[in-house]
Amino acid sequence: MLKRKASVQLSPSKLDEVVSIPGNKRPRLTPIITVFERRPALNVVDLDDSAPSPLEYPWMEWPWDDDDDDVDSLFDELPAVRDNPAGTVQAFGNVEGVVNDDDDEEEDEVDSLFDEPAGSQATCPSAVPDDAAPSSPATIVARRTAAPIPGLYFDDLCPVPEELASSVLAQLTAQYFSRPDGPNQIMLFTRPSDSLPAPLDALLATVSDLFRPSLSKESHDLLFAPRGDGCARQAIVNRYAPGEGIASHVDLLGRYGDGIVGVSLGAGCAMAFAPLEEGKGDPCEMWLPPRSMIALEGDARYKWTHGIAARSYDIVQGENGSSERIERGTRVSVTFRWMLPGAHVVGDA
Ligand SMILES: O=C(O)CCC(=O)C(=O)O
Ligand SMILES: [Fe+2]
Repeated sequence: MLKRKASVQLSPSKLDEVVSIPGNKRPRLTPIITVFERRPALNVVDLDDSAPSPLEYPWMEWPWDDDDDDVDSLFDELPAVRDNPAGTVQAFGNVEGVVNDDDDEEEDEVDSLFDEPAGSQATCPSAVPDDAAPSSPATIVARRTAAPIPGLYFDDLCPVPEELASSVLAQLTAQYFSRPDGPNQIMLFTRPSDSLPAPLDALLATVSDLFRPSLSKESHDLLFAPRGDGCARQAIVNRYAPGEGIASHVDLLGRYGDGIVGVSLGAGCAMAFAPLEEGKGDPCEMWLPPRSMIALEGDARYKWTHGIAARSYDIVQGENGSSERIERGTRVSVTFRWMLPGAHVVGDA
């Protein structure tokens, strides 16, 4: 049974059910599905010293039982963050979380990925303020072709076939986003030998085929070939209502490997890219049309941030040097990543 929990400290608002966590006891293994409210500051890292600033990780201090020294979560990356009193959280508003809270579950069994210590205060950011008015006017004209970033691949010429795209979108929407006040981010974790849920596997297989002609074998293997090194697949499904975005970030370094693939379902949007190091490239926005695919490896994955401005429209390159305004619709993105070897295991094996 789901019920509202008053507060969650320093966590993403941990919403909705957590399905099929194999074992609530050590060793904590891979949770299959977790459901979140997307935070505005997600996974941004400073590559210079490989240490995230607490400002950029307001939610990294996952609310473990403080006595539990060996705690690890799929959301931890660098222990340094824990030592840092991530007081940054006060910068954000309150979001109430809903967690799986079966009546027969002991509240004090703080041994799963998803328990909070008692008495924690809820402060966690939401992707967009509740009064989500269209914000951040578009000042950049989004390009329609791949930005010149090493390791960024973009293909809108051979989009995912309409039928597959709408079928996957319909299934994801029905399964994860049916409640208007529900979560907007779903994380799916697998074990190395497992596959993702069928619709996502089908989508990934198609995207792999579509990308094949335009990628070197090396890149294609990095992005798509099953890995013999015990790496597990992970997928994030993000739903963006018009006006919503995701803060610019680099996907977690300590949890995910190289080779990230994204697909836009439903509406398109402009994705913003910026080099982590000033002067190492020009920030830009790139229009990701419905059913288009994008892939990031190397520099694009590690040395550039990506994000989506929270606004209700994008300005996009048109014909002959003109530009056009495209209103945002509801977009669902699917992002496929590799977990680093062993990163799917949480806690002591
Ligand atoms: O929605 C997208 O396309 C990007 C999502 C993303 O960057 C992430 O979840 O890490
Ligand atoms: Fe990302």
